[in-house]
Amino acid sequence: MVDKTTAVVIGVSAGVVAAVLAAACVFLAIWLYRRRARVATRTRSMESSTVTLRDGPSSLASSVSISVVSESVADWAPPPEKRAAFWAWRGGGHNGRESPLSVSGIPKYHYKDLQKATSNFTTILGQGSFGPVYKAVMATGEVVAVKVLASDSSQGEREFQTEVALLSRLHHRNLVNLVGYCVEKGQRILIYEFMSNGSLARLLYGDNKRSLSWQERLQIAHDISHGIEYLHEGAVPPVIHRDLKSDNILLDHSMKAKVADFGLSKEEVYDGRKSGLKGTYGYMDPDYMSTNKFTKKSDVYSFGIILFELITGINPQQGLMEYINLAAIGAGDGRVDWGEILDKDLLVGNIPEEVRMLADVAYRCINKSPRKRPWISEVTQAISRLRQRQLMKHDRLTLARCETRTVLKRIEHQHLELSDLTSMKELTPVMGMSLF
Ligand SMILES: Nc1ncnc2c1ncn2[C@@H]1O[C@H](COP(=O)(O)OP(=O)(O)OP(=O)(O)O)[C@@H](O)[C@H]1O
Repeated sequence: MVDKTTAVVIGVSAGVVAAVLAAACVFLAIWLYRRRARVATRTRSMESSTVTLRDGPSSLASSVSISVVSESVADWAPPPEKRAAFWAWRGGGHNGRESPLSVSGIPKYHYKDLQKATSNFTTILGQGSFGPVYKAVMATGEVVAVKVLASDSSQGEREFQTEVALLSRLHHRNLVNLVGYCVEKGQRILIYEFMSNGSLARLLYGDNKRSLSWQERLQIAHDISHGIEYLHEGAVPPVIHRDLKSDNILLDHSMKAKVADFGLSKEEVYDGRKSGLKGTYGYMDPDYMSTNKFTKKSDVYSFGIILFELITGINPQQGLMEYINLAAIGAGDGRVDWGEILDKDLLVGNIPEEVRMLADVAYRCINKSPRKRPWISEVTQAISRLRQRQLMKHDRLTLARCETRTVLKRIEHQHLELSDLTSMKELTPVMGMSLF
C-alpha cells in the first residue's frame, strides 16, 4: 500500500518536474530568440544611422548624407580612413596634434588651444544667456566664434549635449554651423563659424547700425526663410527653433544671413519672467502663450516679427506690435496701408511695391490663429517671387537705361553727321570757285 502511494507520489513529482523543465526550456528558447532578434535590430539600426537630410523643397542644394548621433551609437568611432579624410578636409589637426574626432563627427578641441586662440579669453564678442562668446584665431589661421557655456548651470550641461548632437547632423548654408567643441576642465565650449557682420539686431538698432538697402533686406529675409525651411522641412526629424529673433540672425562677411542658436530649440530658453514659457518677449506666439503648445507655426510667427523688423526698423521690444496694430486698424480684410510704419531709410524715392507685399506676407505670418499662418515653404516661395519681380524690374531698368544710352549715342552721332554735312555744304561754293 505504502509502496503504491510512494510510487504515485514519485510519478506525480516526476511529471511535475518534467513539466517545469519543459516550460523552462520553452522560456529559454523564447528568451534566446528575442535576444537574438534585439541584437539584430540594434545592428541594423547602427548600420542605418546614416540618414539622408533633404534640403528645403525650394532649395537647389543637393541631398547630403551625414551621421546621426543616437544613444545606440554613442560609442561609434569612425574608421581610420574616414578620420583621415575628415582631418584632410578640416586642414589637419592644430598645433601638430590631431584632436580626436567626437562621437558626433564634430572635432573636439583642446582647451589650451582655445585659450591661446582667444588670447586667454579676452576677445569677447558679446554675452548671451548661456555665457560669453569670443573671437578666436586658430593656429591654422581659421577664425571662429567660441561660446563658453556658464559652468554653474546644470541646464547648460544638457544644453551642451543637445546642441552638439543636434548641430552635428544639421548643415545648411543659412545656418550658423558648428565647427567644433571642447569639453575639458569642467568647461563646455561650442565653436561656430565666425560671422563677421554680427547680428541683424545690431545692424538694425545696435552699435553696428547701418542703413540697409531694400535689396539687402529682401536678400536677408530670403536667407532666413531658407534656414528655417531647412529646419522645418529638410531636417529629419524636423527641428523647431523656438527662439527666432533678430539677435539670433547672424551675417557673414558677404552679408549672407544665417540662423543661429537652433541647438537651444529643445531645451529651456529663459524668458526672464519664470513663467515656464520658452522664448523671447516680443517674438513669442500668443497662441503658444495661451496653450503652452509650441509648433512650427510658432516659429513662423517669430519669423513674421523679424520680417516686420526688416521692413520697419522698429524693435519688437519697443512697441513694434503696437505700430503694426495701429497700421492695420480700419483695414478690415482689405489691404493695410503700411506706408506709415516703413523704415525711413526705405522712404527715399519711390517705395518699391515689393516692400508692401513683403509686409502683407509678414502680416499673414503673425495671424493670431496658427491655422491661418502659412507654412515656411510658402513664405520662402512668396519671398522668392518678390526677389524675381525685383530682379526683373532691375533688368528692365538696366535694359531701358542701355536703350536710352544707345538712342542718345545714335542721336549724337546723327547730329555730328548733320553738322559735318552742313559744313561741307558751306565749303562747296568756295571749293567750286577755286576749281572753276
Ligand atoms: N558665430 C558668431 N560669430 C560672430 N559673433 C557671434 C557668433 N555667435 C554669437 N555671436 C555674438 O555674440 C553675442 C552673444 O551671442 P549669443 O548667441 O550667445 O547670445 P544672444 O543670441 O545675443 O542671446 P541669447 O543667448 O539670449 O539668445 C552676440 O552679440 C552675437 O552677435
